[in-house]
Amino acid sequence: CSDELFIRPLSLVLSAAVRKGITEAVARAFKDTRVKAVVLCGENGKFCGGADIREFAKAMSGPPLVPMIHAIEAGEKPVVAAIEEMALGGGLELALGCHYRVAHAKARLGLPEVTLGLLPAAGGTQRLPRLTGIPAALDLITTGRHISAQEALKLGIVDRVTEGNAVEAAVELALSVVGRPLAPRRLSNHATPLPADLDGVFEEVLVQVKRRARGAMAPVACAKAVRAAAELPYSRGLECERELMNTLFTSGQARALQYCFFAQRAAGKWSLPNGARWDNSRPRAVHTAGVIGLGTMGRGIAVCLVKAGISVVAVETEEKQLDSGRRAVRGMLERDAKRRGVTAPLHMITFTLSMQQLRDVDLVIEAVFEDMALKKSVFAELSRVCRPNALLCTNTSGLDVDELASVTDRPPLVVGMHFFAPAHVMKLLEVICGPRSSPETVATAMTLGKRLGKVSVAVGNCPGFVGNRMLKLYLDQAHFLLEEGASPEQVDQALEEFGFALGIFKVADLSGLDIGWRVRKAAGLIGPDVDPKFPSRHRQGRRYCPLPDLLCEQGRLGQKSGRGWYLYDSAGGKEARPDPAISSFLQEYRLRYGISARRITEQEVVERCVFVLANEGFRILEDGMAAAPEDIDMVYVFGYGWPRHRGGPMFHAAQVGLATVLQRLEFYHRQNPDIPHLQPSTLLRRLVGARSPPMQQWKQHIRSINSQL
Ligand SMILES: CC(C)(COP(=O)(O)OP(=O)(O)OC[C@H]1O[C@@H](n2cnc3c(N)ncnc32)[C@H](O)[C@@H]1OP(=O)(O)O)[C@@H](O)C(=O)NCCC(=O)NCCSC(=O)C[C@@H](O)CCCCCCCCCCCCC(=O)O
Ligand SMILES: NC(=O)c1ccc[n+]([C@@H]2O[C@H](COP(=O)([O-])OP(=O)(O)OC[C@H]3O[C@@H](n4cnc5c(N)ncnc54)[C@H](O)[C@@H]3O)[C@@H](O)[C@H]2O)c1
Repeated sequence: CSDELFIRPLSLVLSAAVRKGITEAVARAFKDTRVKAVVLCGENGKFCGGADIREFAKAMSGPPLVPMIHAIEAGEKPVVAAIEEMALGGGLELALGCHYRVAHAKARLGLPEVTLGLLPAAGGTQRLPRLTGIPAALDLITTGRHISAQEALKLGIVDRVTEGNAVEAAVELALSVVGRPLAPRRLSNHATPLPADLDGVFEEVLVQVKRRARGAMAPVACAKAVRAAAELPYSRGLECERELMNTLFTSGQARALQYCFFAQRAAGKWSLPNGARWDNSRPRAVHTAGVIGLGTMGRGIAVCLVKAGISVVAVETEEKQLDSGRRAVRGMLERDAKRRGVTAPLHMITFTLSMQQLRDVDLVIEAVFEDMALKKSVFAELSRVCRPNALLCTNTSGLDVDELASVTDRPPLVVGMHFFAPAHVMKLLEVICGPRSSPETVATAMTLGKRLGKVSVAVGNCPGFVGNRMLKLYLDQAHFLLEEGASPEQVDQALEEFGFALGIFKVADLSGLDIGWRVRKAAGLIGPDVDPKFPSRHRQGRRYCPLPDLLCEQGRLGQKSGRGWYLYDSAGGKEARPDPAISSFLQEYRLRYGISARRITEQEVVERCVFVLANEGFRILEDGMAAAPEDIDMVYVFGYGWPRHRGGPMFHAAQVGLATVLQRLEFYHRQNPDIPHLQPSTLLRRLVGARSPPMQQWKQHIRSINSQL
């Protein structure tokens, strides 16, 4: 029309074609004397998800973003961004280059570049602080968190929020500001408002970011760039932003984090050997669910379900457990509601001692003790009680899902839904596809996981599935290192330096050492034929470390008993302190078994623990228990505290170089021939023989792919 011009980017992201389109159309609009103002909006009701991440791996083409945004800001006609659904990353930077911003009430805004190992390098680190001040800009840029339109309005990031049509509201605003001076609207002209204690603010942020993402470069670079906005004129701040971005852009961390972005999405695209896939299998609607067992896991699972709007019937065996479960679940829901300023949906959950109340639910998640006989009796009872088409799911950590299915009247409707503790917090859900689980059942479990805010990964049915199967070997290495001369704190420190949120011994204390103890008993590794005074260091034909069993026998069960690998102030204490008693205990142990302690380097700790994970990952791929290395990596990133900026154990192995991994495993295996898991897997050898092809081609090197999903 004669007064305004609509410029519609072509897609969700600022690809080369979109940048070209915007650059040319803006130039035309600025030239055209009939046009008085410009509104920028997105296609299909989505403003913009930022730069096209896929382009980062290629040679840059098309007009660059920074000059494009400068041209908009410098223009002599008002440009208004109409933000529908999202303005993220380069999308928000584009909006910040506009003179005004209108957002729909449901829109989300943010600068998530830090989560991709980058910083907002299209002027975002320089314009945002000039608009919001330093503390708010630091918060948004170093965390990458998305904010609501309402919060953006409070922070001054948008000028108007509308419940109606954002494009119409933007047109209205654009027409109303024609002729007004634009200089005050150009953020690059603004002086950055400074807090009284600038140094203190930055020191505090650096402490926070280093604690949050140990060893990650991007949050520190983000803070430095914002500091430049505080101390330098805009143009020099922009140079600093560019220099910092150059360092990040080609870093291994950025590659790892961008890999995680796509791997997370790829994990949702599951397929089964029978041809059923994520895009051809329809999930069932789930309105009501049962949870059996309100212990550590059942409580968190019930909370997730209720928070996702699903009515829950929670079943326990005895009044005492029911009561304690009820209090815990209500407490969690109330705290969450308080945080979000809403009413706790307590009416959505019923607590009962009777399985009969499960007769009308759409799906049940069982979370009773890890005991096959008990679980089988529960599943047999569920078959009798539940509607014939209700799905029966188990939260087992590693038991045979198909054996459980076999006691039911509906094996195709049985599937594993393996949550991680605490279940209402941890993002991972392993969906265990039994050989008889139907496509509809798998689709329902995967979709339900997504609805609960989880990253659902489909895996095969083998002992420990993917995550715990690998964890067992990782833990074994850590125990062997203690025998050979390391201390728990030395191992933990090396793993934390590598980037793990917590070292393995701290994790073991947190989870409770008795969990593994029970599993080892059930596996026949501990029993009456084991000498309690001088337990053997070889069992079932391989090296075995009895140290954790000896600890459990002393009542050292971890945080819950106030003592484990570390010492705590009291039972339930959280602060782990090195315990001199553990040091003497390890010395006595080595003396008794004639082991001479040797000096163990940080490199050895990390290589043995981390390469053994990848080695088992290769075996899992060969066994068909995971569809792709990306799936294994997502299990470790979202379920086991693996540092995201290292991509996952499989990605890390590829980054280090498969030939190096092979050579180091061979070296450690030569030193420890009684640890079969240090022996390089066939697939790893074959890949090295094929000159280490990229990860996408690994599957082609498996002799016969026999998917167990
Ligand atoms: C946008 C979302 C919120 C949508 O979520 P939703 O759940 O609806 O959908 P999906 O997540 O499933 O996504 C659908 C589909 O789209 C793909 N996708 C989404 N976003 C992107 C994207 N930004 N790029 C590419 N592809 C994207 C997604 O993969 C799905 O497809 P698939 O096939 O996988 O199923 C949500 O998707 C989301 O959160 N997206 C990411 C948002 C984000 O992080 N944005 C920031 C991007 S980075 C950025 O914007 C950088 C800017 O600051 C610009 C910087 C300037 C660059 C200058 C570079 C100069 C460097 C030079 C250095 C040279 C050094 C040297 O050579 O020496
Ligand atoms: N704790 C973890 O970190 C973790 C993580 C993932 C998976 N899991 C798995 O989740 C399951 C539960 O583990 P948990 O740690 O929550 O155990 P838990 O011991 O904390 O709780 C189990 C609960 O089940 C109840 N229960 C036992 N028999 C029952 C029955 N017949 N009917 C109703 N309730 C019954 C018990 O009273 C108890 O409250 C196990 O299979 C475990 O392997 C545990």
